[in-house]
Amino acid sequence: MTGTLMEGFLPFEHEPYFNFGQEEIAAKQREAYRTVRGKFLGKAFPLYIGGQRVEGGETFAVRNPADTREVAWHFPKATPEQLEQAISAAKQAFGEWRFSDPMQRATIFKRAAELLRARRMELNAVMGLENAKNWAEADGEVAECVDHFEVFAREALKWAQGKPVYPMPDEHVTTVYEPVGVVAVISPWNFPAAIPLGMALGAIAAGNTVVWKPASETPLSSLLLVELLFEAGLPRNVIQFLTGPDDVLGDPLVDHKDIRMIAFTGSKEIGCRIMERAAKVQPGQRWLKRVMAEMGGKDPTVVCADADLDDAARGIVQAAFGYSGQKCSACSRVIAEESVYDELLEKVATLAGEIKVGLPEENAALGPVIHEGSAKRIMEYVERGKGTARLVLGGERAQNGDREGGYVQPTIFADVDPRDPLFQEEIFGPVLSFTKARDWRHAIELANDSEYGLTAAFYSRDPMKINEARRLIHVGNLYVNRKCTGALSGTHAFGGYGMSGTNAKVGGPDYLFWFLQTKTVAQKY
Ligand SMILES: NC(=O)c1ccc[n+]([C@@H]2O[C@H](COP(=O)([O-])OP(=O)(O)OC[C@H]3O[C@@H](n4cnc5c(N)ncnc54)[C@H](O)[C@@H]3O)[C@@H](O)[C@H]2O)c1
Ligand SMILES: N[C@@H](CCC=O)C(=O)O
Repeated sequence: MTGTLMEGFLPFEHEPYFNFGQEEIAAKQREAYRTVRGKFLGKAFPLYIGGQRVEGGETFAVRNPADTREVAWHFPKATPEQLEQAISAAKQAFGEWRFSDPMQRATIFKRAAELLRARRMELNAVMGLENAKNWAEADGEVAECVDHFEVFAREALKWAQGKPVYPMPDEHVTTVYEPVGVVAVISPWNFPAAIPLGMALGAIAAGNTVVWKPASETPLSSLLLVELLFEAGLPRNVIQFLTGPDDVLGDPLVDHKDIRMIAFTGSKEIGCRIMERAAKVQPGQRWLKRVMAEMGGKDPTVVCADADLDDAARGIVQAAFGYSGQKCSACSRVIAEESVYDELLEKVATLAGEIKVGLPEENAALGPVIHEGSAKRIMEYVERGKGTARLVLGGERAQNGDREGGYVQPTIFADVDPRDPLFQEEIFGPVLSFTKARDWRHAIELANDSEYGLTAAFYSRDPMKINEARRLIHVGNLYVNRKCTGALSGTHAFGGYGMSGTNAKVGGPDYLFWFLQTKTVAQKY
């Protein structure tokens, strides 16, 4: 039956982006900022546990990274008792939600997509104030959330059908997929809507229940999606939403005996910590915990001598400096063949030199990094790099009037040695390194000289070189003749190799399998 009903869905299409170049669209985005400021600024938001809004108690302030003197809103500091209540509520809700009709799940997601389409500009503005994405970056992420709803609606139905097995003459055998239990969803601040939503939808589309722990820098972008799901008809006890300090919601959440699976996206350091802790079976725990850990990147762009250099330069600049380079997919290493190295470097430096620093709320090309701590860490790499490589652009903090924020100039280093931390370590800021390769094969070798393996771009017009790149470049997402950021849900299944994580591939055809276990039933006639 589900197959027939799925055929009733309209064909899938990615959500189109807003064209902010049109004045009436830009005016609506400005208006949405005014509305969000009026409606939310200074407000205190709740937790959700067992279907109830939970207010009161100690709170923490979320600050606007574009001017950290401004407090955007407040969120509760969940207590150990509330963590216990949330896990217990999720466990209880699992008893019912696990048997919910996949068509019901799909219908809720379709309805949520509709609701979000009407509120995209509002969510863009919330994100701009929380994590300093400019209009286009925020809009790309919110459009991805709409895509996630549409994709997971279809995936819920697809996996509910089970899979055929080779037949036996005297037995009826089925292979079906069942949910696993309570899933902890732990997410980073840089994609505060699309990343936790992807993990949470994976969990609930499969029939699991969720404890959703957003990053403390960006809780409202997450909360609004949880409330949108409730409005779309999701039973309110299926997601528990908790905010607060890592010492309450980090190790204790991961270690808890009733957590069946941890879906994590964030740094290598925390991902590895979760893997290790989750491996220990706690007293009373009746399963081995499953861990999905999607972590960092040190993503290369390889440019061959025969490539379209203007196109490559545009792709590099967008991927390296979009959202101040704070994407796991950001291009942080350019590896170019000797014969085009200088020309490409000049083109990239010219384009990057035109990037203006300003307010994300006013749609500036480059805003601040997430906070002062991050800016200081980035500047440590930059200062060290001045002694080990050739500084071509930037290299200093940037100013944005009298605003207080982690503003850093777009920075380019040339002639970076492959052993340099600039080449090997994830900086997570607007810092790009250039390294010269003898030839294109050497360039591929250098691209692979990394513990990470998330995304890569390869620019060439030669089909033979492209074939070799497809075969040899060791990453989860390889982009040929285009930039290495901007995966689309349902099409570019996203997740890396090596220390970039468990390669779960969100938005891909096998993603739901992560949240399921397989049951074989063999019945004698
Ligand atoms: N591979 C991907 O898909 C992907 C996507 C986005 C970001 N990232 C990576 O995320 C990182 C940036 O995000 P971040 O700074 O928020 O990462 P982070 O690892 O510091 O934090 C991620 C989340 O983990 C929580 N956390 C902290 N300590 C914990 C503990 N002991 N146990 C459980 N959870 C804990 C944080 O509160 C936060 O919610 C970068 O490395 C980036 O590459 C990866
Ligand atoms: N999915 C995003 C990256 C998310 C990580 O930060 C992209 O494809 O650019």
